[in-house]
Amino acid sequence: MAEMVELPGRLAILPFRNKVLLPGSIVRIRCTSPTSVKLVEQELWQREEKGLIGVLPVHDAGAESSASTSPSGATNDSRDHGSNNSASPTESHKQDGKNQHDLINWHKRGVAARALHLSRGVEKPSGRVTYSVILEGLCRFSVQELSARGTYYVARISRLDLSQIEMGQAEQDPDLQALSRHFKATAMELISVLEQKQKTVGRTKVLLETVPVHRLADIFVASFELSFEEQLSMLDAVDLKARLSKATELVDRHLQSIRVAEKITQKVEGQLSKSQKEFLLRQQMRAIKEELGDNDDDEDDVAALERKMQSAGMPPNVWKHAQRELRRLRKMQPQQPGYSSSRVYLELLADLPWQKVSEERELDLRAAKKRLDSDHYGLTKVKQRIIEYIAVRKLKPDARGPILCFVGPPGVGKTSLASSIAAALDRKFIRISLGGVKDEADIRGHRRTYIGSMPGRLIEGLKRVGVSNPVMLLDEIDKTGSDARGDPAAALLEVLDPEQNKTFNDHYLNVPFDLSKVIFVATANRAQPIPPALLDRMEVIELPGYTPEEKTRIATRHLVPRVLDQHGLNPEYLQISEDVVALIIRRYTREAGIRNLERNLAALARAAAVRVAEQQNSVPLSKDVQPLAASLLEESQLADGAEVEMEVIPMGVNKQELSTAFRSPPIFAVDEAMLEKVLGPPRFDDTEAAERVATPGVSVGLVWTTFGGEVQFVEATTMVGKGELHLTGQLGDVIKESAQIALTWVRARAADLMLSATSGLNLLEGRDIHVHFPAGAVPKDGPSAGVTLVTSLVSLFSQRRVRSDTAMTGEMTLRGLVLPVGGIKDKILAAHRYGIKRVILPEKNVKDLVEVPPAVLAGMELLLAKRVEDVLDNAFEEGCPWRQHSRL
Ligand SMILES: Nc1ncnc2c1ncn2[C@@H]1O[C@H](COP(=O)(O)OP(=O)(O)OP(=O)(O)O)[C@@H](O)[C@H]1O
Repeated sequence: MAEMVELPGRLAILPFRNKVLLPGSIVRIRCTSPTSVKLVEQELWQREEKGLIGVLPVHDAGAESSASTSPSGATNDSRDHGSNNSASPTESHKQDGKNQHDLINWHKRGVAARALHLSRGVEKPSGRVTYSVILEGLCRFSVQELSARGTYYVARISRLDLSQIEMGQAEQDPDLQALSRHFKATAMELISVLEQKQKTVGRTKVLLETVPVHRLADIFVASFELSFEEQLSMLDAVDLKARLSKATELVDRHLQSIRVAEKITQKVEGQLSKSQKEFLLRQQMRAIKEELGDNDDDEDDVAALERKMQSAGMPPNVWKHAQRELRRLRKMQPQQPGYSSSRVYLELLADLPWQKVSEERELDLRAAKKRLDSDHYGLTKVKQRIIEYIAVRKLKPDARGPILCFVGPPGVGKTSLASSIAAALDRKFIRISLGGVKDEADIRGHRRTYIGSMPGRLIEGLKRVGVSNPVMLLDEIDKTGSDARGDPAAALLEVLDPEQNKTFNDHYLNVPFDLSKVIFVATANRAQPIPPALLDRMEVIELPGYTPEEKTRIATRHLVPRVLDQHGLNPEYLQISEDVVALIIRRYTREAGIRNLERNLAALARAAAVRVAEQQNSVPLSKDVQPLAASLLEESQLADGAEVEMEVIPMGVNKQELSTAFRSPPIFAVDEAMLEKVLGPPRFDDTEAAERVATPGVSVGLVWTTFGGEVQFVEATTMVGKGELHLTGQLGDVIKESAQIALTWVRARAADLMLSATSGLNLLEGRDIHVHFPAGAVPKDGPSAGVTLVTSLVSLFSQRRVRSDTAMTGEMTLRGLVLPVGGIKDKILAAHRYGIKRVILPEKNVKDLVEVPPAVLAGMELLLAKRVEDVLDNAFEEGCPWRQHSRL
C-alpha cells in the first residue's frame, strides 16, 4: 500500500483521457503513441530508481480524437505540441499540426503515480516500441504550470494531500471520526454483501482494518464503475470530510444498486433457472447416454414430437396440458414403464385435428343433387330430404341442423347415402361402427390409469380422418346396449347435443375436444331399440326395402358396372343382362336390400375374371382390335396360312355403326346355365309356400325383423302331454306371449269352432302343443305374429290346410281384437319377394298402404280384417271350419 511519498516539484505528465487515477488504485496501461512512449522511456524505463509521473485527467471537447486507448481504458496518448506548448491547466489548449482541431481540457488536479511494473515490447513488422505499465496512484497534486519537455509535458505541481502529522491532527476532529465510522459501516455492509458472492472480499476486509480511512475512501471508490464526472469529483475532494461523505454516498449507492440487481436476478432466476436447469440436465443426460453408447434417436424423436405438437394448433389449455406431459416424458427413460403410454398419448394429442378442417367450398345444390342421383337409384323422398338439409347448410352454415338417422334393413344404401352427403358437402367421411357397443368406454375411452387404455371410437375416428369437420356416420346406433359397464347411449346423448359437444370429454384424452363442427349422420335397422332420448335428437328417415324391379334397375345401372370395375373387367368381357339379374334376384336372394345380390354379381365377375385371364395368357389381347381378330380366328377355325376373305364395308356406314359392327361378342355372357354353374342350384323358388303349407298346422305370417319384412312359416303340432305350450326358434319375449295368447284364444273357442269334433283331438283334455318358427335363425320380436299363430293352431286342430298364396299379419289380445301393426310396407314387399299374392292385414293399417310401390300393389290382393275371425275366414282353402256352427 502506498505510503506517504515525497513529491518532486515537477512531474512529467501523462494525460488520461476521460479517466481518473485515484490514489491507492492500480491500473495497467499500454503506451503506443510516440509521445507517451517517449515519456515512459525517459521518465520511467531509463531511470535506475523508481520514477514518479503525474497522471492528469483530460476531457476532450472535440468529439473525435486520435488518441489510442490502452486496454485498461486509460488514455495514453501524449500529443505533439508546438514550441509554445506550455499551457495553463485551465485554458483550453489548441493543438498544432494535424491534431490542431482537437481541443483538450486539462484538469487542474492530478495524481502522482509510480510504476510498479514496466515491460517493453517491439511490434512486428513495424518495429514500433510500446510499453506496458502498471501504475499505482499515490497522492493528489495540483498543477501550477504546464510546460513541454521534448514531445511530452511536465508540470510544476504542489502536493494536495495532508502530510502524516497533519493527518494525525485532522483525525481528532469528532465530525471526521463520525464520518469515518459511518463510511466504514457502509463499506462493511458492502463487503458482507459481496462476501456472499465472491470469496476474495476477505482481503478487502483486511484493508478495512489496516488502511487509514481517507485512503480507504479512494481505494473503494476506485473499484466501482463510476462516471468520469463522479471520478473527477472524488479527485477534487481534497478536504477529508468532503471526501468521506462523497465516498460514503458512492459506496452506499453501489450497495443499493447491488441489492436491486440481486432482487431482479432473484426474480429472473426463478423464471429462468427452471428451463436452464432442464437444458443443463438434458445436456448431461445426452452426454451420459453417449458414454453408455445408448444414444439412440430418442431425443430427436421427442423433439420431432414436440414440433408436431406445436403445429397441431391445440387450444391454449390443451397445449399447457400437453407440455406438462411432454416434460414428464422427457424425464423418463424409454425403458421406463409409462414411457410408451405417455408417448402414445402425446402422439394422439399431436395427431388430433384441433384446428384442421376440410375447406367447405360454396355449396352447389345442383351438383349435390347430381351426385346423389348418380350414386343412388330411386329413393326420391330421401334424396329430396338430403337436398333440403344441404340447402339449409348453404344458407346458414353454422345452423344446428337435425341429425339425420337413416332407418332401414341392411343393404338399402344407408351408409352409401351418408357418404354421398359427405361428397356433396365436400367433406371427409368417417364411419364409426357402434354395433355391439355395450361399454360406455367405447364411446368415451378409458381413463389413462387403466392398462391398455385407449381413446373412444369417436376420438380415434377423428384422429384417423384428420379433420375436425367430417361427416361422421354413427353406424348401427340401434345396436348399442347397456350393461354394468355404463350406458353408451348416455355418452352418445352428449355427443349429439350441440350444447354439450363443444367440450366433449373423452376419458382417455382428458381434455375437452370440440365436436361441434362434425356433421353427424346415424343409421339403424330399427328405430324401436334406440333409447327415446337419443331418438328425440334425430330425424328418422326410413329407407324401405326395394322391390325386385327396383333391384334390377339398381343392379344394371350401379352394381354391375361397379362390380366389373372392381374386378378389372369391362362389358366386353362380361355381360349380365337385365333378365339374368332378375333371375338372380328371384332365385338367389330374398332380402330387402341388395347385399346378397351384389355378392352374387361379384361371384359371377370373379368367374369371368378367371376366364379372361386364361384367355389373355394364350392370346395376347390388347383391347379393341385383338379380341376381334382372336374371335374371328376361333369362330372360322381358319388354319395358319389360310386365305382370309376381305369384307367390304358398305358406303354410308358411319363411325358409330362401324365400331359396333366390329365389336367382339362378350367372352362371358351369363345365361341360366352359367348361373347355376357359378352360383349353384337356385336357393329359392315360388313354390316354397305351397310346399310348406301342404300339411295342416302350418300358416304363413309376415313379420318385421332387423332384416326388413320377412315371411315366416309358423308350424304347430300336438302330442300327448299336460297341456303345455312349447316354443322353439330364436324368439323374443313378445312373441312367446303372443303364442300363449293365441293358444288361450283358440282353447276358449274350441267348442264354437267344433275343433274336437272335426279333428278328433280333444283339446280340453290337455295335450302338449309345440309351435315352431322355422326361420328362427332370424332374431325377431314384435307383436305382429298373433293371428298367424292362431291360424296355425286352428289349422292344426281342424286339420285343414291354409292357402299357400296367402300371408297374414296382425296382433291380437285375449279378447281377439286385432291391433294395428307397423312395417306394413316392408311386409308386403317381403310377400312380393316370396311370390305371395294375397295378404291379410288389420283394417287400421290401410293408411300404410300408400307407401307401397304401386307396381307391387297391382299384383296383390289385400284383405282387410276387423277381427281374428275375419282372418280365419280368408286363410283356409275350404273356408272357415266353424261356418256350420249356429252361434257364429
Ligand atoms: N338406391 C341405390 N342405388 C345404388 N346403389 C345402392 C342403392 N342402395 C344401395 N346401394 C348399394 O348397395 C350397397 C349396400 O349399401 P349400404 O352399405 O349403404 O347399405 P346399408 O343400408 O348401409 O347397410 P347396413 O345396414 O348393413 O350398413 C352399397 O354398395 C350401395 O352403394
